[in-house]
Amino acid sequence: MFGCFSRFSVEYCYQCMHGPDGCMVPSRHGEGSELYAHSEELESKLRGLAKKESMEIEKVLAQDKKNYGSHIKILILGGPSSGKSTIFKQMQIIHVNGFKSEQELVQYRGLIDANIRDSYFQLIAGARLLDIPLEPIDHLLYEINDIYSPMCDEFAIRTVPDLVEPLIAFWKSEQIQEVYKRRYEFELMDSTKYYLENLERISNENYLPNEEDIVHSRKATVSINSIVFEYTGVSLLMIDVGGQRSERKKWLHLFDDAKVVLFVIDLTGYAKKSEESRTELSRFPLLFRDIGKDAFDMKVALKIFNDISASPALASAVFLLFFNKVDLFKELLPQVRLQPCFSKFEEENDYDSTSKFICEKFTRAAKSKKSVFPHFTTATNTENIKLVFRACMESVFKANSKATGLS
Ligand SMILES: Nc1nc2c(ncn2[C@@H]2O[C@H](COP(=O)(O)OP(=O)(O)OP(=O)(O)O)[C@@H](O)[C@H]2O)c(=O)[nH]1
Ligand SMILES: [Mg+2]
Repeated sequence: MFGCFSRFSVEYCYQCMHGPDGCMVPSRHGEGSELYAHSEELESKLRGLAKKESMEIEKVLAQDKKNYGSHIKILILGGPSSGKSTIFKQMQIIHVNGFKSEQELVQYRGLIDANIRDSYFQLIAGARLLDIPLEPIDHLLYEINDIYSPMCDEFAIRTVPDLVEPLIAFWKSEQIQEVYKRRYEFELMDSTKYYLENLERISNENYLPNEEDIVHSRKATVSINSIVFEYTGVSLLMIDVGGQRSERKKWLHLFDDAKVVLFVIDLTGYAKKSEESRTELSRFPLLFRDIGKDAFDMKVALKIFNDISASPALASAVFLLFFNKVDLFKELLPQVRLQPCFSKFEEENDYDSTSKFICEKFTRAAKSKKSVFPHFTTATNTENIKLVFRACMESVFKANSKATGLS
């Protein structure tokens, strides 16, 4: 195990930005030496890697240009797990062919099975963290673990019918419901409830996911995905990238010619404090003095938005702000106040006041002169995204009429 991971419990290395499996920084002995462990040879290897990565991105872009000719380029940006890929999938459903091929559906089935298993283990980890005893449901844990244990191959996990009864009993137990109520105090997949309430259908031998199942699935993006589609006779190129810090390094390469930035914000980020946020904010000790207290995911999103809106390469781009996960945000508001995240917020903790406050924070963070259009969305809801996207494109065409040639 590399020193930086064990000592600082981080998910990726401070230096090479890879996770424990791909970390290239050899651990040395001695206090703090892990952070300074790069040898010259390693430095040059890393430089080579960065160059290779950048060349690969250029290649993807050149291919896109060749394939698609002229188009309006829309970049989907935002913090990790904010819902970027979910919106991208909705565009595939609404404007392209959706998800039809059996091979694709089988792949999504595998992902959904893995999501279900991860949710189960995250709930158990949450119970431990919150000190909620699980002894009364020990028999269910044994039963479920006994079924899951032989499926050690990551690609062969299946929500077999034998799992359904104990998993439903586990989910409905008083203890797990208590854990779930406090889900923002630990890491839990957003689609936990959706999948655990659809176990019977998912466990069917012939199960293939429908579109709703697919938009609820979760896999962090570590590549650059693009689609092209026609919208009212105009060709749009939409690009989805990863929001994790290691992925954000790739964003800059994509800014050129971007006419629209669709920036996605996870509204529930006001209650979440991830390890990534702590690491990110600790880079700005003057702005965020008490990192542990300040490390809300929404603050990181604000910082990222602030940075990209100041980018000269995006000076003439239209910014669409998607305040996403409205459904989860509404569930959360009666439980968690906005004030710990934003100390200046002193109004009622209801949807209207909180959403207005958050919206103002972001629109003010955008550098002046920018065209910024805020929208509130539930990305898992196809109808909602269809409507919002239509409104967005009207704003884009108006704001950018010269560039689109529609004036
Ligand atoms: N309930 C609910 N879930 C959502 C919503 N938007 C996204 N999700 C879920 O949130 C999870 C993360 O969404 P993604 O689209 O993968 O997030 P992302 O921004 O692409 O994440 P990275 O690729 O890691 O940057 C998925 O399980 C989605 O189904 C929403 O509006 N409501
Ligand atoms: Mg993604």
